[in-house]
Amino acid sequence: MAAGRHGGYHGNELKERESDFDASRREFGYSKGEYDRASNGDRGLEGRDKQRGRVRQKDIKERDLMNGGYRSASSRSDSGSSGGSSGDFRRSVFPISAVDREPGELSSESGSDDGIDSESRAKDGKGLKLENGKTSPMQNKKRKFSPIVWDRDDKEVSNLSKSRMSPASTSLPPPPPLPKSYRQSPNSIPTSGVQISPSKVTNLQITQPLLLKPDVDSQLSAQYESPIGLSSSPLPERYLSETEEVERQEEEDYAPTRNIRASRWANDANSPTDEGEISDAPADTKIQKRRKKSSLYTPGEVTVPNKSLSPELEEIRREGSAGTRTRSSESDEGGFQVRSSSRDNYDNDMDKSDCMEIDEERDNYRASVSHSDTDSEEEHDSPDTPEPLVPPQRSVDMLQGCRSVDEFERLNKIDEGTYGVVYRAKDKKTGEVVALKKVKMEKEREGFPLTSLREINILLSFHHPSIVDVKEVVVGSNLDSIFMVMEYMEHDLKGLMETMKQPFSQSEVKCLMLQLLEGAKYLHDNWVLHRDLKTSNLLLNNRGELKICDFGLSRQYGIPLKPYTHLVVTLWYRAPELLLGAKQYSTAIDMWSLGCIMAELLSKQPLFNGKTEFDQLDKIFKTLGTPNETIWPGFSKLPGVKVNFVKHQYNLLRRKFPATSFTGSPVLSDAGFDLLNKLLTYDPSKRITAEDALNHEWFREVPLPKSKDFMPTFPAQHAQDRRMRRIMKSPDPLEEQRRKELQQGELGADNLVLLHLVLENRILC
Ligand SMILES: Nc1ncnc2c1ncn2[C@@H]1O[C@H](COP(=O)(O)OP(=O)(O)OP(=O)(O)O)[C@@H](O)[C@H]1O
Repeated sequence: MAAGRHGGYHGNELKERESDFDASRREFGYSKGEYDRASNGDRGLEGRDKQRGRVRQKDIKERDLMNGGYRSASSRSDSGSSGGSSGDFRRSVFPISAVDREPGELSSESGSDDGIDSESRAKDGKGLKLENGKTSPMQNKKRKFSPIVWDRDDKEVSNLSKSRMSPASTSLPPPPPLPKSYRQSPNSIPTSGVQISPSKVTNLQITQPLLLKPDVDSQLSAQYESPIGLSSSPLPERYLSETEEVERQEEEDYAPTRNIRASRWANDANSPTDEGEISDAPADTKIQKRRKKSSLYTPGEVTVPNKSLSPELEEIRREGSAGTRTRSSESDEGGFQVRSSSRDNYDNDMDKSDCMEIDEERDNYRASVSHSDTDSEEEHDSPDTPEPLVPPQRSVDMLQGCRSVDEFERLNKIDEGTYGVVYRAKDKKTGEVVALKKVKMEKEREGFPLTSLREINILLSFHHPSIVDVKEVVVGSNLDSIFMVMEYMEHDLKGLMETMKQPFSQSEVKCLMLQLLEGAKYLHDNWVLHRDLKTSNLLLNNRGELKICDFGLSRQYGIPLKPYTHLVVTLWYRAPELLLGAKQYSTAIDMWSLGCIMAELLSKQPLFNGKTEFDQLDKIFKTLGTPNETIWPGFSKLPGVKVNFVKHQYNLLRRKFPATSFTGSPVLSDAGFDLLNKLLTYDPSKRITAEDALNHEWFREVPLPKSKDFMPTFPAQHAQDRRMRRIMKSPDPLEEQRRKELQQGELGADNLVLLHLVLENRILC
């Protein structure tokens, strides 16, 4: 255990600091100058956007250089995992275009600063002034969002705006048109292994709200050991309209991402299907050549239809079904055929045995397929969907485009989670060790689980060093089981910390937090909430790389915020607004989880380990003080604030993380504590964003963040079932309820169609 960790590297830590610092700065791109330039609130919006673009471009170059350089000396684990940081990172950073300009910013300045912030600033005299004497934009900005429903019916947008936005925000200028550069530049899309050529972009692009960064800056809140609540400020925008739509279910809770959008299955009736047009398309790959005849685009004809950029399920269903209809009437060229005899083939497949011998879901699957037949009938009801969905069995056959799980040798079971069983396996062809996550279907009477579809969709789309890489999707030989093939990671942080005798050092925590924040920023920049960030969902390999996994609860969000289920995020990491029943929430819920994770990494103990929701709130209030309307405007209107909570007047967090300690408590510098406080700020609109957290001074002070190369290595625990080691698994009495609620929004076998849209893009690109 922890052999590498305690194997003498600490002695060199001071010496390493300087080089670590350089490396970290280069790796993560936290040059102070860049930060100042990027965050200079004085600059005009356009200038700032350009500047941010330059900064990011510079980051990309620097990161590429770094990733190509210092990591090469790293020892490789037995995983054989591809890592792929260097090449991948380029795709993870998006060029900034004019779409970054946010109309919301124009009116958001009207929000008054919370008086408690002033108090906090006066008290601490830090964290707000930048070194160059300029004032951090955090001082002035409220959390704000881009209204991204640009292309939705104007009427609808304005109605929504009226009902959901504060008076200040109703006076927002209309959102800008989608810039031409964006429309025509698929390079601006952070692609994964899914390389979307311009020619592959169909008009499902309309469902893609990506790249419109939710420029959600936040302010400090006074949560130090001081009386809580000193002044008032206007109600945050996001909570004003909560009462109207909180009863809505999450049935529209589907997260379309670019791989659906880019799927040529997802065209509408207006799409060019004419072969002549198609023949203009560049056929740069074999597959493209094969499919040229049935492609549905014309190069350069990428347009922005008059539809919403919000991830609306109905649109996806319509698009998906329409696209599928079109495809089904086409020729069957290529390896991804739609066969009319699909049912026969499916039955034949069912007779084969899966070499993994882990699939016992045939009956359920049959049930889901038959169910799906009826489900598809529902599509007739949609006025916008005159034709029925493609029969689900056709979709099933499309899975034949996937490799079989037989091509992997199972090594051992790693873990079994709520939504899947994870195996360690070896690719028989390449010898690469991978993780196979088998989608759990046994409880699914409604067809392919939406949670898994979301996860597959997001993970296939996203490519970032801090997001676990899904290489492909493979199927059981009966086509009734689906596996995600992921890069194998030796540890998850929860299991790892349980085996460690001492917590991570501050410089190690900084290294981990930087990676985590990079991942969170990437997600939030792409309008995705993870909604289940916790230490067991953070994977670590023996190259010091941290990666976020488990996107089963993640979803894409848009503006205006819609009511979502509050039953997300494992209890211990759940933000107070969720615990108090808020149904409109945003990226701040992930940031709270990150605060809990940061504290846990420092102390090796969960920060708030409640047993019930009430207990969880109680634990939070005891440590941070009971919130009130003054420090958290809107607090008293949250559905859960009916109970009279005990009023804890003081924030005692500093006692848990003192600056110096003789009792073994984890020490934390003032800057570190400031960051922790900002992550654990009650008012979500003031909670720090991932971007601002990345630029926090804690990461620039000694001890500097450890370079990934110098992170400790730990013996791989792949021989054991991690589940067995999880004695302290976070309890969540509402887990079952949460799953049920999420399943209510599931679309049954229709999801198979969506899955295939996802897979098709992956396979073909
Ligand atoms: N790529 C991977 N490499 C190694 N181990 C992994 C990988 N992905 C997941 N795991 C392990 O499997 C566990 C469960 O995976 P995951 O969280 O994705 O499943 P889940 O069913 O969604 O779990 P949960 O019940 O926590 O929601 C993780 O905590 C981790 O230990």
